[in-house]
Amino acid sequence: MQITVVKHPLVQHKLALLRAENVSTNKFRLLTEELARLLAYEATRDLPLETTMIAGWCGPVEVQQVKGKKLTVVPILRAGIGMLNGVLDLVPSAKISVVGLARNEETLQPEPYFEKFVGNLEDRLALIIDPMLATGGSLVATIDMLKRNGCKDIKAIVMVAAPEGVKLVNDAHPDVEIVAASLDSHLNELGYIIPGLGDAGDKIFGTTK
Ligand SMILES: O=P(O)(O)OC[C@H]1O[C@H](OP(=O)(O)OP(=O)(O)O)[C@H](O)[C@@H]1O
Ligand SMILES: O=c1cc[nH]c(=O)[nH]1
Ligand SMILES: [Mg+2]
Repeated sequence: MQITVVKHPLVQHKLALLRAENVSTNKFRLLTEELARLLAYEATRDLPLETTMIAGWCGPVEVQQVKGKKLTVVPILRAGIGMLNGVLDLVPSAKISVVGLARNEETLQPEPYFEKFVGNLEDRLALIIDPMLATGGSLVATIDMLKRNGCKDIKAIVMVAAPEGVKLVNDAHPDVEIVAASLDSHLNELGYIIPGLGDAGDKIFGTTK
C-alpha cells in the first residue's frame, strides 16, 4: 500500500487527544492544525534540493536549498480547511487550490460543488489535505480532478485513513502517496471510520447534523 503512517510520538500523542469523546471545537481545531504541520513535514521529506553558494558570516559557504519546486496545497472543503494553516506554516509561499465535495450520507458518494485550481498544475506538486479518508471516494474524485487539469505529482495528507479507502485510492491512483497519522480498523455501516474521530467537519466547524 502506498501509505506512510507517521509514528512520531508527537503525532501519535496529538491524535490520541483528538480521539477523546468530549474534545471541544477549539481543541479539535488546534490539534488538527498542529497535526497537519507535523504530517506536512513528513510529506515534504523528498522535495528536491539544489546546492548553491551563498555569502556566509565567514565567507562563501555551500548550502542546500529547496529547488524552487512549485507547490499547491489542495484542501477538500470543508474539513480540509482545518489543516490549511498548519501546512502553510511549512510552505508559506504555496498557492492554494480548492475542491468542494460533500459526501452524500445515503450513497456515500462524493458530490462536487466547487473547484478552483491555480495555474501551471502540470509543473506543481499538489498536496491534498483532508482529515478523513473513509471510503476513498472524495480523495479519488479530487485526484481525478487534479489529473484532468494536468497535475502529475500528487500526495495526500490525512489524519486518519480506513483500509477500504486506502485500497480504493491505491487501485485507482497507485502513483499517489498517502501520508497519515493512523491507519484505522474499518468503516462502520454508515461509512464512518472506526475508531476514527467522528465527523471531522462538524468538529472543526462546530456544526451538528
Ligand atoms: O472517503 P470518503 O468516504 O469520501 O469520506 C471522507 C470525506 O468525508 C468528509 O467530508 P464531508 O463530505 O462529510 O464534508 P465536510 O468536510 O463538509 O464535513 C471528510 O472530510 C472527507 O472529505
Ligand atoms: O469517519 C468519518 C468518515 C467521513 N467523514 C468524517 O468526518 N468522518
Ligand atoms: Mg468532505
